[in-house]
Amino acid sequence: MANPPKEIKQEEEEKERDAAEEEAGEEKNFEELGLDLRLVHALNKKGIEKPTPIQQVAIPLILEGKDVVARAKTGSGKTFAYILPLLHRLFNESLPKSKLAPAALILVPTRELCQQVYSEVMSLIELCKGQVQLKVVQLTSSMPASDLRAALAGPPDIVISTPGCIPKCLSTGVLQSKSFSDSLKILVLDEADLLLSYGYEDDLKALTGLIPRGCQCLLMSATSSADVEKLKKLILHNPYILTLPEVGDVKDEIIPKNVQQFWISCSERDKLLYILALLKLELVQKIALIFTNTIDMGFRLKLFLEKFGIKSAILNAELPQNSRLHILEEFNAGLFDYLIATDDTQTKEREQTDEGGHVDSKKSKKHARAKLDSEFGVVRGIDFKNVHTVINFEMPQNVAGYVHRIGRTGRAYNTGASVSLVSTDEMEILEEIKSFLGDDENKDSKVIAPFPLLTKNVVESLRYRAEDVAKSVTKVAVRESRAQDLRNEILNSEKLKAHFEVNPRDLDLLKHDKDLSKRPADPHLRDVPDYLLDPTTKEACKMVKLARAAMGNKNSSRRQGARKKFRKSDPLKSFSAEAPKRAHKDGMKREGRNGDDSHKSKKKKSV
Ligand SMILES: Nc1ncnc2c1ncn2[C@@H]1O[C@H](COP(=O)(O)OP(=O)(O)OP(=O)(O)O)[C@@H](O)[C@H]1O
Repeated sequence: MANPPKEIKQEEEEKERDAAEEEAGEEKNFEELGLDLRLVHALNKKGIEKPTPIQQVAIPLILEGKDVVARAKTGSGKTFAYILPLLHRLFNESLPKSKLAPAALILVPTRELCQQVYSEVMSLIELCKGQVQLKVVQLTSSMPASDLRAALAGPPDIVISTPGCIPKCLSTGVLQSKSFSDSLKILVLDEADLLLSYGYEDDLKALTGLIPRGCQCLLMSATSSADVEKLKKLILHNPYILTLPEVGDVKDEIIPKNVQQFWISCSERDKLLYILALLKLELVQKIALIFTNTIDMGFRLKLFLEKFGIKSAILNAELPQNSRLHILEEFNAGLFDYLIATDDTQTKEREQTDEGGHVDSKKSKKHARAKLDSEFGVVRGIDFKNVHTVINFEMPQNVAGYVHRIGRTGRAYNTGASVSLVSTDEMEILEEIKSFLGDDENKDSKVIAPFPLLTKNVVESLRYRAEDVAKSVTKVAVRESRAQDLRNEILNSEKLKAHFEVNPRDLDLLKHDKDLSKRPADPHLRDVPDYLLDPTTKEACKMVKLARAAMGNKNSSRRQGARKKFRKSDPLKSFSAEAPKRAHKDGMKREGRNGDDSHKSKKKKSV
């Protein structure tokens, strides 16, 4: 909608609420917040009993039909804060159904988020055990018109989509602008701080004309930014602004308190050496998500680590969508310990520049976009399960990137840690992040502290091996592995699509952390001789192991179960074109998430 008139703006300011104030009041459970009992029971079955602070404040307001802007830190439960009241409304109100528009439209910046939100909505509906019938579909821009038409037939009650897909549906007539005014009752912009940076401004502007006056608009965001303000003005009417203090003034709490942040100063060249020390000596807790800024660097790191017997999987915008979703499922199920992710839209551009020399013509931009999926987003908003450590192998390009990366750990009420490897060139961004988070030279306790568990001696003792191996991971090797991986994943992707169409709940998964190098890891590199470790490091290893054992015994057995199950059958090996019976058409719903990995802690440390 257009900018609100002045008096509404004033009213808007009066309505600005601090969720902390609400939080200070009486804490209610979901039932007391006024939620439909079917949803309360569904949540209980998921083991969720107490609303998070943002849910405490947002749910009652959304149930009242108010427009809401909710800003709360990463992992604070913003998704349920809008899904629950949205479902409550759809369960209880008889909403007029138009043939060519849904009752609720949820817009998210990436395909990965589409899938995630779809899964959350479906799992709640399924847990209501046939007491409600709602059709939910997810759409992405790459779907052919025939699939879009099939998905939107009915029409669905809830559409979850990236904004780019809506104009396509309108232009092909599978959605109709006129019908929006009769049907659309709720519009959600999730991860609103990212929607504009993913280039959806025009799509969103086109949508504003379709939003009926009575439509409830909700905007969820982890950070506050000029983009969020822009969207707020564009879409919302007279909203309530809910801001958790962490996103407001108290900057050192933007990252959840339960995440310890560390950094290590090292040269660009020594980064491989340092990460080897961290992972091989198990000085950081598994499961770890490792970020690089370019896809090539991701492969270089994977190839380097695998020479030392450390397995990892790769996730980036180049991979086909089915593979990406599948890798995320596997990682969340605890099937491997390390995921190397290349994130950021800016990165894509930079990588294109690196590869193509320069990106100045429209043509080259177009070409590059076709290669990398512009709707890919791994960092932003994805609810990684049980990621204990986030490692910035390369620093993100800006503060928001850092906040979103680190936000992949310490989700809900879990603990987590982050370690950033910072080269001289990256000191500037580290300083920016530190100052944004309120770190002060004069303060004793730092928000981002130097990593305490790695001694110079130990690093030096690994240097010879690391440098030797690093030399063997040549540009050609990286390029070949990247191409090979892409070829494999394209093949896998088709098979996965077929497999999950008929086995939507299957967790017998294809393995994504296989070695890429043709030569197996050298046995002598698998073991770290004891004499290389100094007493401080030995003590640190012991501490980390103890902490892991204390954290994760119950999770580890579930995870072992998942791994065992996987070993039994890989769908691509046992794949059959014959479908036993068809299941969900409109999405892949799978189960099984989980945990930590203490079962490996007894294993001999090997390099
Ligand atoms: N009331 C609750 N109690 C316990 N866990 C919860 C509760 N609400 C949500 N969660 C869990 O917390 C995790 C994080 O929630 P969610 O993904 O909604 O966070 P978010 O605020 O959207 O984060 P981001 O900004 O990174 O997207 C999820 O695994 C979710 O299932």
